[in-house]
Amino acid sequence: RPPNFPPGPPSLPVYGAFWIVLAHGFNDLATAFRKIGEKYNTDIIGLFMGPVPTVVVNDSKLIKEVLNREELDGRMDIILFRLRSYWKKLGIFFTDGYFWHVQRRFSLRYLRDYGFGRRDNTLETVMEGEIKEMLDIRMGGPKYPAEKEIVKGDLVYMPYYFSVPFINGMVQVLSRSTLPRSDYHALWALSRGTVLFQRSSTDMGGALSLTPWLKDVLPNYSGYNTLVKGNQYLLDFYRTLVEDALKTHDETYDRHFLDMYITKMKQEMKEVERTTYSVDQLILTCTDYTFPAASAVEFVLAMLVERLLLQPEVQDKIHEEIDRVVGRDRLPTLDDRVNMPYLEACIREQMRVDTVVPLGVPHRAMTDVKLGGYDVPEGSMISVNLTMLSMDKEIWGDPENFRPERYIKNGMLDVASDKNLPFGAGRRLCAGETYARQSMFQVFAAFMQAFSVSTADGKPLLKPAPRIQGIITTIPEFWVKLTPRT
Ligand code: HEM
Repeated sequence: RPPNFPPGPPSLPVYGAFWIVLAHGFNDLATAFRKIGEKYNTDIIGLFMGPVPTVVVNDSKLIKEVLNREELDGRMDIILFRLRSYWKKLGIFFTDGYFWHVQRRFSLRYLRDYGFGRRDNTLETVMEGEIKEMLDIRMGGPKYPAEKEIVKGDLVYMPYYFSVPFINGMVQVLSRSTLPRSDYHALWALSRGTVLFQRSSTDMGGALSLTPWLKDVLPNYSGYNTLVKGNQYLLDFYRTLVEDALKTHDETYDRHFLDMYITKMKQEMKEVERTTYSVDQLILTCTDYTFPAASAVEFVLAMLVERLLLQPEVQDKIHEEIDRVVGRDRLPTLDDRVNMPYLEACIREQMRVDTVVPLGVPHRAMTDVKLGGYDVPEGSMISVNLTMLSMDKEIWGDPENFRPERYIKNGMLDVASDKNLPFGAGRRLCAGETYARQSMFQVFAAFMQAFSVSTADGKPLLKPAPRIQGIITTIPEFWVKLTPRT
């Protein structure tokens, strides 16, 4: 161990402490690291994942420090990230340094022009159209074959029932077009693929990243084939869109974000010796922005639906608020957000009780750093255990309870009382936070205005389903009964 490295479990040959970590919580690394922290009586754990020095931070204050320190803004270069991007370091999520800085800044700057990360009438209207289709799939029944897998009589399939508005919203932001209802099957396939990827991987890359040769020896058993398959839907989808945009590109007129990127790329290729812009990077940028829109947000809502089955009084309060603020004659809009603190608080509370990204996305120390009094060498992987923040007794008092009222003061949403950081913080802050918060509100408010939810078998739900931990927290898919509200 390097001198003054944080305390933690010893290393075994090849895998370092990897198997020891799994022994503390198989398939739930955040819990495993909580237990390890308790065992070694430390808020900051040092261990080796294979040969890589790794630090896991279990303390709320230190978590904020890690997220806000620029020297810790790097990303790891592991097989899990490369296998999704043509074996190169591409995209936004898993790149760092100058490349990441330029590409993140360009994408956020120009996606804004198409409504991303702000209020935008066009995007809200498109979302509203998608939400109406979503409601109609239940109200009117299936129109196309793929819809039969999403709705059966009065039952709908979670989380995929929610997927299309989120994904089509992102397709709109990127390409100023959406897939029509007759093509929704492609979006569901894309969402299922993304969920497959999310569930088959852990933040730290798992055994596959520590011993990459497993992909050649045990491609199925190591999970390699599943990961490649899960990612392929998104890559293929965007390669087709981007190639289409390239064929019809006209430098004098930008139709959408893809055109803006292509114009910039062509200009840089002429003028700059080593450009960060490329066709593959554009495909990975689109993939990175769609990946969480096709998985994280719909699972937050699906778990919230499960919560309504567990605590029916929450559903009653949501209905009361919607009826009072919006009524039944129009769909809720983002203007209603400020007047619907309870529904907003439910979404916040859901992201807290089931920490969406339990270990964040791992960072990398780009220089030697001092952290919590310990020395962390350059190249170390650093993970923040966000469950320690979202379940911190000192912050929440009763973290185990789902209690949206904790964010409401004098009938208003008190944002300052939400100390949770589901989207991270600092320069690596989730690039889709605003889109996620706005779209989850729009979709869920319209859903709750239209329906009452109850269990598929009519019996009360007594306990939550076991969670599946990958990069994000998910629950097993489930059917739920939707009764139109009269
Ligand atoms: C409930 C929903 C979501 C949660 C909880 C969430 C959370 C996070 C977290 C924790 C990170 C890593 C921060 C870090 O590295 O420290 C992240 C990164 C990111 N998120 Fe989200 N996210 C959500 C939805 C979305 C959506 C809908 C989009 C896109 C539309 C998105 C786009 C991104 C991107 C591009 C990054 C990479 C940022 C970077 O590395 O510079 N996220 N998100």
